[in-house]
Amino acid sequence: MSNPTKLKIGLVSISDRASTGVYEDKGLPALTEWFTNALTTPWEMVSKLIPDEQAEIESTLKNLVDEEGCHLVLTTGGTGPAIRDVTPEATLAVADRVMPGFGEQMRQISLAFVPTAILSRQVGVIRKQSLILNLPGQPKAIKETLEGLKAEDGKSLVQGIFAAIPYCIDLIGGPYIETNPEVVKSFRPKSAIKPTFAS
Ligand SMILES: Nc1ncnc2c1ncn2[C@@H]1O[C@H](COP(=O)(O)OP(=O)(O)OP(=O)(O)O)[C@@H](O)[C@H]1O
Ligand SMILES: Nc1nc2c(c(=O)[nH]1)N[C@H]1C(S)=C(S)[C@@H](COP(=O)(O)O)O[C@H]1N2
Repeated sequence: MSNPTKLKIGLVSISDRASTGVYEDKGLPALTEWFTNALTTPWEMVSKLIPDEQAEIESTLKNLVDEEGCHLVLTTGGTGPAIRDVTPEATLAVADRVMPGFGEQMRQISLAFVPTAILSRQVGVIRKQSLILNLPGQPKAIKETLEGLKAEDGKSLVQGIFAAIPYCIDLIGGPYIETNPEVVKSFRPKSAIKPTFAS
């Protein structure tokens, strides 16, 4: 089911103020740093910094999936209840299928960090052969959500969502993704682990 194409990830920072230079964007650097540390599979990225405008978010997501061929797209920002927060609406508007478990688990994970976790309306969807996930705008939320929470000895206390992403990408026909287990341990059923990669 998986294919040998190089993994391509779309990173989208959605912020009125960062996109107009009021403050420096910390979303794209935080996402890039996290993936650089977490992935052992070769990958490339396409990144975009855009304002909280629903039409622009939708066209950016469509471009990343339909033209750029990204296998995975992560957005950061615009998931809350404020009037300008429209990332979930834009993501649902371009979705072929909704993956409710991602939104549910991300909020659950975030509760281990902040009581305001429930204010994020973040969603996960599939468009064509790509998984699109919303992360909150606080730059620290990127690592928290993807990686989860570890004890001082490195033991996982709360499993981050990234554990489930490689297998999801397998199932929608994308490349086989491997991770650095010290950052995040991916999970696949035994039957889905490629023999050359199995330990
Ligand atoms: N791209 C970013 N770079 C740095 N900090 C950010 C970024 N996006 C959000 N933040 C921080 O996280 C907070 C919550 O993010 P949220 O997406 O709700 O932004 P906001 O308050 O709607 O404002 P804006 O869209 O102008 O960033 C922001 O107030 C800001 O402190
Ligand atoms: N992991 C994590 N989740 C989080 C947060 C955070 O700091 N860490 N911030 C919360 C807050 S304060 C808000 S308002 C919502 C929505 O944030 P957004 O509008 O920046 O996307 O995400 C929530 N989820």
